[in-house]
Formats: sequence, C-alpha cells, structure tokens
Amino acid sequence: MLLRIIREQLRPYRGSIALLIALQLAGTIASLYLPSLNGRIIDQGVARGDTGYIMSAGGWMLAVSLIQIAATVAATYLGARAAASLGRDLRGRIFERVGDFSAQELSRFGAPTLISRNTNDVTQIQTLVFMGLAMMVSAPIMMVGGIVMALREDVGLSWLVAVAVPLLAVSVALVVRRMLPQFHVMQESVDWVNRILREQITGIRVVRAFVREDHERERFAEANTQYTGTALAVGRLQALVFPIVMLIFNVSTVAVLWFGAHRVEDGQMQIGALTAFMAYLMQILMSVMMATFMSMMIPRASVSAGRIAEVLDTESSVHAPVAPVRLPEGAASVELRGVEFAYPGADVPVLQGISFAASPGRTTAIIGSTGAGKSTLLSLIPRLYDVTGGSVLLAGVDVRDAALEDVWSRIGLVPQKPYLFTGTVASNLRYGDEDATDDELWEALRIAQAEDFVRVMPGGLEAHIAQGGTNVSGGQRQRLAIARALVAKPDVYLFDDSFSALDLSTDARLRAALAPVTRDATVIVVAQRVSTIVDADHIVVLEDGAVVGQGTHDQLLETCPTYVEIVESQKSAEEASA
Ligand SMILES: Nc1ncnc2c1ncn2[C@@H]1O[C@H](COP(=O)(O)OP(=O)(O)OP(=O)(O)O)[C@@H](O)[C@H]1O
Repeated sequence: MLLRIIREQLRPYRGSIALLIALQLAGTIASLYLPSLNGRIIDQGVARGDTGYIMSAGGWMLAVSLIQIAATVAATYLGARAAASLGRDLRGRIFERVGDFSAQELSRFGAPTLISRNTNDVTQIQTLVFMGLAMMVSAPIMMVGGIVMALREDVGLSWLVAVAVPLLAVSVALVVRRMLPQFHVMQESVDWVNRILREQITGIRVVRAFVREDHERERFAEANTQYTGTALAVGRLQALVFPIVMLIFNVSTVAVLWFGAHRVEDGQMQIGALTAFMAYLMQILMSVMMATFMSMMIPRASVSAGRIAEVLDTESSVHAPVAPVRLPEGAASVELRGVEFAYPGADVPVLQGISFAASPGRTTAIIGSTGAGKSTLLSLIPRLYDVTGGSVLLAGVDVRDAALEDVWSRIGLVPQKPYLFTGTVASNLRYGDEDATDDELWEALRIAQAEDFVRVMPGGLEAHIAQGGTNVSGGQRQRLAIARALVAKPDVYLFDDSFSALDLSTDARLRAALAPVTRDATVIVVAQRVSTIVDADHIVVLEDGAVVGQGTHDQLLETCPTYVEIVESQKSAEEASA
C-alpha cells in the first residue's frame, strides 16, 4: 500500500529523482574518497615531511569536499522538493475524492478522521519520502563502499567491521522494536485527545449548561495522561539509543586503535591507513544507524498509507452517469415515483412508496412529525443520497441519468441546518452566483427579510462571517441561506424547515416576498408549522416514512386524520400560549 502510493505519487518527479540519485552517488563517492586521501596525506606527506604532496593532496581534498557539499545540498533540495510536491498532490487527491463523496460516505468516515488523514497521515508519508530520498540511496552505498574501502586500507582489521556492524544493527533494532507498539498507542492517544477537545469545543454550551465541566476535565485528563505516559515511554527508549550508539562507536574506535597500533608496530600497516580505516568504520556504522532509523519510520507510514488508500479507494455511492441526459431548459418539475429509501446498514427503509409531483409555479409543502423522513426525502432530489427504490424525476428526467452539475445547478437547497462559510456576507451570497451585483444581493436580502440586520452589521455586505456562520443567530443564518439560494435563481427551491427559527410575522412577510420571485419556479417547502404551509397549492402529509394524505389544506382537513391531528395539536399549543 505504502509502496503503491509512493510510486504513484512520485511518478511525475522521476526526472528530478534520477538527478537526485546521481547527486547522492557523487556525494557519497566523494565522502568515501576523503578518508583515504587523508590517510595518504599522513603516510606520504606528514610522515615523509613532503610539504608539496601535502599541498597538492590537500587541494585535491578541498575540491572533493566542495563536490561532496554541493552534491549533498542539491540532492537534499531535490528530495525536499519532491517530498513536498508528493504531499501537495496527495492532499489534492484526497480533497478531490472527498469532494465527490455523497452524504453516505461522508457520514461513514466522519469529518475528523478525513481531516487527520489529509493532514497528519500525509505528513507521515511525506516525511518518510524525504528521509528515504536523503538516506535510502546514500546509506547502502556508504555501507558497501565503506566496507570495500576499509578492506582496501587493511584486510587484517576487517573482522572489527564484522563484529561492530551486526552489534550496532541488533542493538538499535532491539530498542526500535520495543518502540513500535508504543507509536501505535501514541497515535491512538493523539486521536483520543483530539476527539475530546473537539467535542469540548463544539459542545461547550451543553457542557456548561449541564455543569459537566468537571466530568469533561476528568475525561481530558485521562486521555492526556495516557498520551503523556506513552510519550514518556518512547522518550525513555529514545534516550537509550544515543548512549548505545556512542558506546559501540567509541568501543569500536578503541578497538581499531588497539589492534591497529599493534599492526603498525609490526609494520603491517601505516598510520594513515589506520586513520582511514577508523573513518570508514564510522561511516559504515553511521549508515547502519540511518538505515535502522529509516526502517523505524516505515511501519508508521504504512498505517498512514492504509488510511489514505481507504479514502482514495472509496467510490462515491452516487455515480455520475456515463452518458448524461441533458435536462430541458427552463422551468423544471419534480416528481417522485414510488420512492423507497433505506439508510446504509438500516434494516427498515425510512421512506416507502412515496409518490407526488411538484410542478413549476406551485408551492408543494411536506409536513409530518419529527423523524417522519421529510429531510431525507428532500435530500434525494439533489442526489445527496440515491433512492433505493423507485425514482426521482427532475424536468421529466431521472436524476440518476443527468450530470450531477446539471442537477445541482437547477436546484436551490436551503438545508435545515444551513452552513455559512468563513468570509463576508457578500462572499457567502455569491456562492449562489459569482457575478451577482451588490444590488442583486441587497434585493435577495430584502426578500429573505435579512436586509435590516445586514445593514446594521459593521461593513454591511462586507461584514465578517465566522466559520459555519457562528457569529450570527440561528434565524439570521437561515435568512442568509435563503438569500443565498435566491441569488442563484434556481428553477427548483427546496426549503428544509427553513422558516422554523423565524417568528410568525417574519415568516409571513418572507413568504409574501418570496411569492413573486418564485412565481415560475417549483417550490418544495418542508415545515413543522401548519401556518407556514396553509396557503400551499399542494400539501403532502408524511407519517413514518409513508404518504398518508395529499391535497390542499381544506381538502386534507376533510380527508386526512393525521393532518387534522397536527392542526389540532398546534391550535391547542397556540391557545395554551395565548
Ligand atoms: N444519516 C442517517 N443515518 C441513519 N439514519 C438516519 C440518518 N439521518 C436520519 N436518519 C433516520 O431517518 C429518519 C428520518 O429522519 P429525517 O431527518 O428525514 O426526519 P425529519 O422528518 O426531517 O425530522 P425533523 O422534522 O426532526 O427534521 C429518522 O428516524 C432518523 O433517525
């Protein structure tokens, strides 16, 4: 999985990676050459007092060092660029894929994990690739090259390499192996801390209203303590690595000096060769350590790759048609024919046998108790979900046969919980139509009964809107969402309980102002309040996901006991509050 993602993502950067490998090769060969040059200077220059040789070999050494530095800097730059580009492209791919998800996939994953997959998990892979490009090429060359060069300097001491390398690899690997499970726990602890913090922030009002702060504090402390405990355990192990490595490095140095000195004494080796051998041993051990650290990052990145692949491999349950049918221009009717819908995993459908037609120029209302399936029904029209039985027709075309953009561009949906984006009032309204003029925006606000409060907001149309629209009231948010739909001038308006947060007189004024602008459009209104829909041309009464009555207000009073019950209950509530 990890390899597949890295291979796919690095494909466009093959050229720079080839160059990077060449540079790494040059840099590593230069590094490997330096100790041997140094050895020659000692043996042939210093020992014999040959200043000329020292100068010429020294100059050569300087040149090789410069090549090594330049190659390493350039390779690191290319590696960082390729890794950052991989991160950017991968985030882009996830964003695109999530953008195609229907409400079904979005609720299956949930927002928090999609966000952390697009940030934290991508960063894991990006870091691995950066480190990999920096080390994976140079470490093996350095190791093999180092061994060859060390043997060239002195075969008699080679047994030291054979002892030191496995000793270091095994010691570091043992510590790393104990660290790995801790990393998994740490990742889960981070998720846990984030989840509690997120709930605490979004639910702060509930927490305070129910005086649950102590409970929340305890919950957070528990998660925080686990995270700290794991981080400390990892820290303790990490603290072990450095002394172990240094111990092996230093013992190896002493061993080389000890055994090397005997060989020098016996005339089997020169001092310069001994120095070079020592430097090569250090290079070999260094590369072993780098490779071990690298291997430590792979399991973590593999988990991240799995999480990313899960998102990338998930197909939206709402498929775009292969050969889309174009919706006819102009007014568009909406018709539901024997619609059935069950949420994924649910045994019983929430909607069954729903049939009705909403035509242009008429207002169709849907009323029913909470949980009757009204919002679900509305979400089937713009294909937020696909029906599990029957069909939804827009302008006479099954919505599944038309291009998604075609369907969406004809529909203006005002959701039950409208969402506003960070920006200004104007930028939010222009979601409906980017080219709308200020006058058009004011006109939409006037109809949506939002003009008065926007005029007194600092900056008017340019007034700041916080993420989600949290700096305006629920009723104001609803009216801004209605204005946004009006700016788009769609052929079909879907109002999902959009007037519920408005007082009765604002509700009445809004409906009166809406009537002329929606004259040619198909309007479907979901409502809880009978007063909101009493004048509708057609009312559909839903109960437990089925249509139990259709007609005008007066007809339903005669024919539909459920409707009468709703009317009566609201009447007695009004009387009680009067
Ligand atoms: N994402 C979901 N997954 C599973 N079941 C769901 C989901 N959303 C809603 N439901 C269920 O579907 C049924 C209908 O919900 P829906 O929101 O359509 O009702 P509603 O009539 O709009 O209610 P209200 O007037 O309270 O908004 C409910 O029983 C609800 O529990």
